[in-house]
Amino acid sequence: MLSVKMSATGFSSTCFNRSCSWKVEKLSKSKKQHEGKPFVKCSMRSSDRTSQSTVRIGVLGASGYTGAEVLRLLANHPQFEVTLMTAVRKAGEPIASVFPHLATQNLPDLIAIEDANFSDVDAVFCCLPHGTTQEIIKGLPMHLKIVDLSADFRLRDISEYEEWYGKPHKAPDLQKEAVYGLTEISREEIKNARLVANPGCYPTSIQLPLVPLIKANLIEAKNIIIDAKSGVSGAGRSPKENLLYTEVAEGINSYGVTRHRHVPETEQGLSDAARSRVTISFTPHLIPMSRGMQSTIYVEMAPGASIEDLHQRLGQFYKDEEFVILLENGVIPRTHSVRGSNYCLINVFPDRIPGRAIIISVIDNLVKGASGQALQNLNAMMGFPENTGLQYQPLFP
Ligand SMILES: NC(=O)C1=CN([C@@H]2O[C@H](COP(=O)(O)OP(=O)(O)OC[C@H]3O[C@@H](n4cnc5c(N)ncnc54)[C@H](OP(=O)(O)O)[C@@H]3O)[C@@H](O)[C@H]2O)C=CC1
Ligand SMILES: CC(=O)N[C@@H](CCC(=O)OP(=O)(O)O)C(=O)O
Repeated sequence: MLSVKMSATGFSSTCFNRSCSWKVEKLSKSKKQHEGKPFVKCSMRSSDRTSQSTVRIGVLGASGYTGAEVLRLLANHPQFEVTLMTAVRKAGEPIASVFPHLATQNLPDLIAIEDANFSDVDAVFCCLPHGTTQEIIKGLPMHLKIVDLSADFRLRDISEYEEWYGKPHKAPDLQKEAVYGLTEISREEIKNARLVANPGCYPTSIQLPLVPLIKANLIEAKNIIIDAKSGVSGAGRSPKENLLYTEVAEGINSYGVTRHRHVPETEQGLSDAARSRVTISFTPHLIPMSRGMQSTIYVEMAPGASIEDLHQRLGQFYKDEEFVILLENGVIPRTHSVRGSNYCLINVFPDRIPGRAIIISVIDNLVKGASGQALQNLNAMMGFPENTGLQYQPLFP
């Protein structure tokens, strides 16, 4: 791995990871393949090789959960090298004292953002709390490519942002250039973007199955009900009373009932797909697991549409996508099957009420729901194969 990273041009004939590929061919998606076997096989094409030099990466908020995931994924990236990492409470500390699991990586110490020199950086991941990114990136040099993992640039309509986040938007000019980064849906815009607003974890798990169905008019744009569950890492690493072990273990906690801020973000994406206003009922739940997310989505099928139509449409839409996998009829997506990976698994089931369907979608909130999708986006923005550094197979059990 190290020899690959050190040579900016000499890695192209090296398969540095057992499952690495420049061109990924999907295997047929039988039930068996989703029970612990790889989803992909390696077949590198010489035309996909690149000889671009090392890209210097800054991770702002590197002492948080999504920052740590970016660092873990980048350990497998042959051309992105982390040269800057910032923190607040943990500023001044080496990564080994904050995240011992990253101790073997050759990383710089965490520093305060005020001490950062951005002229030596090519691209940044902003893994910062909501509201702080707007202020911070206003002052950054224009040459930087930015992927923002917070919600600061996700809502196109500034007044909607202010309504749901309860504070004035601090960078309305930058909002105009931000591209919403749901990779499989907006790939072409993302490739040309300087600033990408990485989607929230719940909106990712909901939009990936619903956008293709809405675009094909296979489901009604009304009466969409979403019951979603998240692991506790979704709430970040900063200590909070409601995240204590005693509050989370052995129970389930609904929150944000009727007013979670992922409602406007999800409705924005679904309305774009429908070219008309779509509304949703959405209730998230915190459940006692460290990572993982499931959205169970109840929809009304369009007149004349069948479950087979929905299944076929999703299969067709995602047939060339590496990270979005439609399971075979009847197979239930499980969070266990995506843990630690960038996959989103989807399936569609007939409701016992005629005309209705139940869709289940699972992701790892920290990977496809945050840092994995962020890396997929930066790869696209920098012209690298989207799967570079993302070829982690799910950790099961
Ligand atoms: N966790 C998840 O599953 C997902 C999170 N997101 C979003 O990604 C962003 C990061 O989330 P996450 O990693 O979970 O959060 P964490 O709370 O785990 O980490 C936050 C990071 O930001 C730093 N920080 C805190 N306050 C400030 C500030 N005022 N200025 C600059 N840096 C600051 C912290 O430093 P220090 O630790 O030193 O105080 C830490 O490095 C958030 O906007 C979150 O909503 C998006 C999708 C999923
Ligand atoms: C469990 C938990 O608290 N989850 C977070 C969502 C985290 C996320 O994906 O999204 P943002 O980037 O929009 O914060 C929440 O519900 O606010």
